[in-house]
Parts: sequence; C-alpha cells; structure tokens
Amino acid sequence: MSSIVNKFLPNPKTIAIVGCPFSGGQPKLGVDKGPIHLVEAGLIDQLEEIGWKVHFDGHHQFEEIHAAPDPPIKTLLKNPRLVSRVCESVASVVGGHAKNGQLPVTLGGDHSLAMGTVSGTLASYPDACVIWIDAHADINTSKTTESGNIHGMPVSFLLGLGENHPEFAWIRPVLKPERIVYIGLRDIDAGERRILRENKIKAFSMHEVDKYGIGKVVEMALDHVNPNRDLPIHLSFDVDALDPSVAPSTGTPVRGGLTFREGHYICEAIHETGLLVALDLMEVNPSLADPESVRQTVAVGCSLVRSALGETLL
Ligand SMILES: NC(=[NH2+])NCCC[C@H](N)C(=O)O
Ligand SMILES: [Mn+2]
Ligand SMILES: [Mn+2]
Repeated sequence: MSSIVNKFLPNPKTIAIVGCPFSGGQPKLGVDKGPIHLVEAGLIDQLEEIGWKVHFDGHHQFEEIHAAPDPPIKTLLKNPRLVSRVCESVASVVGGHAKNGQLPVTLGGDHSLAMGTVSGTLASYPDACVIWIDAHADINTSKTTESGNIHGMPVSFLLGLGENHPEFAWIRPVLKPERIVYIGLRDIDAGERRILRENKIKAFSMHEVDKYGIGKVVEMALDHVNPNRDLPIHLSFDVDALDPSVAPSTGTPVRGGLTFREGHYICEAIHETGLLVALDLMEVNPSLADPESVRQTVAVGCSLVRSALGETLL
C-alpha cells in the first residue's frame, strides 16, 4: 500500500468495483463490454496486489430495466427513460458503497453513467468536488445537444441546467458549478462553450496542458475546486481524454489528447491528495479497433485505475 493515507476511508481500505455494462447513452455497440474486459484483464488482482481489499460480486445486471422499452416520447434525447433508470440504480449502488466507507470504482460503460456515480458520491459526501477528465465537456442540455446522446449531457443534469425532464426527476441538482473542474477538453460544442462560460465553470483544455504542463494544470485545478485540500474528490475519467494513439478503442476519439504519462500523472496526483472517495473509468469500447488496440486500451484503463489508487513508480 502506498504511504499516502486516505483521509476518508476507514481500515481496512476497501474498494467496491461497480461494473456497469451499459451503452444506452450513445449509439455504438460494444461499450457495454468495457467493464468485462477490464475485469478479465486482471484489474481486481492488480488492486489487491497494491494493498486494497476489493469487493466485486459480478457486473451490474440491468435486465429488468432493459426489459422496459422506452416509449416514443417527444424529445430529442435518445433512450431517456432507460438511461435515467439505469443511472438511478447506479446512484443507489455507488451511494451505498460510499456510505459503508468503501471506495466505489465504477467501470463503464458510457459516460451517461456518471449521472448515477456522481449523484451517489454527493449523497454521502455533499461537499465533494468533481474532477472530470475528458476530451468533451458532456454538459449539453436537451436544448443544445446536436446528437441527442445522453453521454454528452450528464454534467448538465448534475448541475440542474436546462429544462426539467420528468424522467430524470430523481436527480437532485446537488453539484455546484464551482465544485467541478475539467482537464483535457478539446471537442466542445458551441452550446456547451456558452454553458461553461455562463456558469463560470473552470476548464483546462489541451491548450493549457501544453502551455503550463500537466503538473501545474493539476495544481491549478485542485486550487480551484479544493483550495484547502480538505474536500472529498470524485474523479470521473473518460478514456477518450487520452490521445487516440494511447487509447484507440473508444467511441468518440479526438486527436491531440493527453499522453500516456499525462493521464497517469493526473491519477497519481489525485491519489497523493489522500482525498479520493470515488473513481469512474468510462468509455472503453473493446469492439472498436483491432485486437492489439483493444488490448492496449484495456491495459491503459487498468493502469489509470491503479495509479489513482496508489500504484507508485518507485
Ligand atoms: N462521453 C462522451 N464520450 N461524450 C461525447 C459527447 C460528444 C458530443 N459533444 C455530444 O453531445 O454528443
Ligand atoms: Mn469524452
Ligand atoms: Mn465523457
């Protein structure tokens, strides 16, 4: 176990793996296989090797939810009922683990799931901040979305922006705009840019990563959301934040992303705060790209998780 002490977790330090084989927030098949590949690659043993107790009792089953199809309703959003119900159930699972003093590690699945994970974290740690690592801002509302894909919208629901959707009535808009920060952005829709500006949401795009270096960017990001380094941190990592040469198997790759080391540095630095209370690793899609690219993406996903949980280089 690394020498950093997590300030929020009781002993024995325990992780709860929340495997979420879910793809309903976007149209590409296969992202639901992400968590299965991550676990099959040995993630659980790897986390035990670095000193964690790990609970995993199988991937989340969304069967009953899948059994109730979305009726055609008048909205541009795709599968709103399905996504909402799945996220509601993820929120209660993640929230339950957090309340038991475990650190939930949610494996996606598409990034719409973060509506559930962040809601679950905030239910147990109301003053938690969110560090969102992504090529995208995922902050569209039903007014601004061009795709209708809900994986491009979870942050706006968490903030309570945009119009009310009865399907999503369970989501409490508990996230404050000053409690979220982005790193890695480089593909932002026009409407999202406006929302970020109007709500004064802090974001470090790849431009700032180039300009200041990743060390300084992480420090500035923490200074913004966690100035006294005393608030719990939820880290939501979309694997497409990494450059496609590093993580090719993902549904919406964007060139010009984080290097292998920049991605890992972020995770290592968050671990060093001793404040991490929840982690998401999202958007690994093992059915996109050739077998070697898939292997590489799954391996990098596992190593990001290990870094956030205390694997050290020395
Ligand atoms: N979680 C993701 N990979 N999101 C990609 C979102 C892309 C685009 N902004 C959209 O709204 O559809
Ligand atoms: Mn993304
Ligand atoms: Mn995302």
